[in-house]
Amino acid sequence: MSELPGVVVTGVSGRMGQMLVREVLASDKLNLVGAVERSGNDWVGRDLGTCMGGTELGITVSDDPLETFAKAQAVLDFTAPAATVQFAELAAQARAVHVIGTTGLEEGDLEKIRAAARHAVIVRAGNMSLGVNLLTKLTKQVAAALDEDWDIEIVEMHHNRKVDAPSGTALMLGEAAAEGRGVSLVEASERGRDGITGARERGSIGFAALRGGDVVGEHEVIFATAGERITLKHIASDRALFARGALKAALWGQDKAPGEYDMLDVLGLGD
Ligand SMILES: NC(=O)C1=CN([C@@H]2O[C@H](COP(=O)(O)OP(=O)(O)OC[C@H]3O[C@@H](n4cnc5c(N)ncnc54)[C@H](O)[C@@H]3O)[C@@H](O)[C@H]2O)C=CC1
Ligand SMILES: O=C(O)C1=N[C@H](C(=O)O)C[C@H](O)C1
Repeated sequence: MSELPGVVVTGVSGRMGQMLVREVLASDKLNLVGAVERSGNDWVGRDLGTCMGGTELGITVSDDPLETFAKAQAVLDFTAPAATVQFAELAAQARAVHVIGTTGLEEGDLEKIRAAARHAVIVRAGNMSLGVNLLTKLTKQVAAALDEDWDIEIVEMHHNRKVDAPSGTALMLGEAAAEGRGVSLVEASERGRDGITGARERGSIGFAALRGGDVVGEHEVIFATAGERITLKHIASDRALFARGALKAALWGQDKAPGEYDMLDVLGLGD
């Protein structure tokens, strides 16, 4: 039996699910022990390796998260809000580190995740890449240095299958800008303009979401004033970087006290 922490991947047939499986299989620090998909998905009941077009792995895709999490020290979860809320409670029961990449979570979902984090380690981030997490720090710094004569706009572009907007990353960048400026994002946020909108509201933080093709993820924070403009930009061209961040979080969380953490904690970039 392996001494390495055992990992379960949820949503294994998804874009991120498959990427996570590949990265865990390639890792010499983590051991894949289970795979979960939603009931009714074609992969349930079949061998994971065969489903992914390779050789048998001896892991049957399950639609029973409770039973599957019982053998795990970490759960890697990039699925959908309703699933993630349920998994938070089950991973906490199993005392497994729950790494949450799922975006589109609403305040009610976040409250339930915070409750689960009283009993187990949860690492949650709308983006697991080093580059984006560094960009949040830069965004906060620039926003703190500039006054409201500088308009802040956040533009993101993703593939045409993405279901939530603005992206989790755009919201992280918005939070960073709002913190830097010392305002509340909920109050300052301006989402989507259409028709006769009137002039831009001073001090607002605007969001625009573009969708098309197979774009992995692009984010731009624009600071614009009369006569000049500063742009901070991140381009992700490979989903593997998100998966590698998630594996790092799963390992980092193994010896931590229960609580909710983010990738700034994992990467040692926190304040
Ligand atoms: N934090 C980060 O770094 C990143 C976050 N994401 C987020 O991850 C999520 C998934 O993205 P994709 O993989 O592109 O989507 P996807 O649609 O390709 O995959 C989602 C998978 O979750 C499964 N699923 C849904 N409900 C389930 C349930 N109750 N039980 C088990 N499985 C369930 C679906 O069947 C599907 O296979 C999105 O919220 C996305 O925004 C994506 C990339 C990076
Ligand atoms: O859905 C995606 O694909 C991505 N989602 C995350 C987000 O909402 O920001 C992270 C990344 O941009 C890819």
